[in-house]
Amino acid sequence: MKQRPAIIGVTGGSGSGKTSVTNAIYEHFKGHSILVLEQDYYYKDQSDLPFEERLKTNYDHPLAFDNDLLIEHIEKLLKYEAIEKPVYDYTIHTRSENTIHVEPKDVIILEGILVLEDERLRDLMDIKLYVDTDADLRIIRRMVRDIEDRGRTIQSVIDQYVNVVRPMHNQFIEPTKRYADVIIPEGGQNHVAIDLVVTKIQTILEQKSIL
Ligand SMILES: Nc1ncnc2c1ncn2[C@@H]1O[C@H](COP(=O)(O)OP(=O)(O)O)[C@@H](O)[C@H]1O
Ligand SMILES: O=c1ccn([C@@H]2O[C@H](COP(=O)(O)O)[C@@H](O)[C@H]2O)c(=O)[nH]1
Repeated sequence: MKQRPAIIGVTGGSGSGKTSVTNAIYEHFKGHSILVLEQDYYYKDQSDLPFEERLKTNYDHPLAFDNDLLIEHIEKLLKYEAIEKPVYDYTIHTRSENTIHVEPKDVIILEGILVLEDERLRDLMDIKLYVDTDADLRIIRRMVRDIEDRGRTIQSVIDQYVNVVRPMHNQFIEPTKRYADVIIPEGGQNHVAIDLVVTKIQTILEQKSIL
């Protein structure tokens, strides 16, 4: 009998390559029933705050996320019910008014900086991955990405990294490595690690009579 969907957790610091690893796994199973849930889309709604106030929010702290809503949505997907996924706009630091209708699938990839920090989320996962990339590469990647895609200046990326991202990474993200089943150095270009993970996911899906 087909069991509940499988949940793959993918975490790591900002700029570590979580999205690249997620995309590589997604590409492998593309013909199958698979979806991606980004924890970033579940940042708390801040539309009631003025833009200047939103700039002061600590986006690397566990309390920045609406994990209650995220868990509510995962529980629906586990029952094969559809959800309305929120959409987050990094340029204005809040949710947009739109949502994305997401149909349930057999495999859910849950990706985000703090998905292993919440025990409730960990307990839902069939496999937990930590993408481990050195801090110098992460800041370089983040610098390029935040300027090109998220409307930031060099100085704002540096200030946010030094004052918030780095200390929060050390306090909250790095310690979750201990919960990972697999640690992937360097992220999406690590084809050996991706192949091993894909093989393991296939086994889990066969055990669940999904594949
Ligand atoms: N192995 C790599 N080599 C070079 N650039 C990379 C590599 N992996 C990711 N990137 C780039 O770094 C940036 C951050 O990667 P991403 O996968 O989005 O990380 P995360 O989701 O962990 O923040 C992206 O612009 C991506 O294209
Ligand atoms: O409004 C926001 C929301 C988030 N951030 C930063 O984003 C990263 C997480 O995204 P990754 O794709 O994992 O890099 C987090 O470190 C926050 O600092 C933001 O700047 N503004």
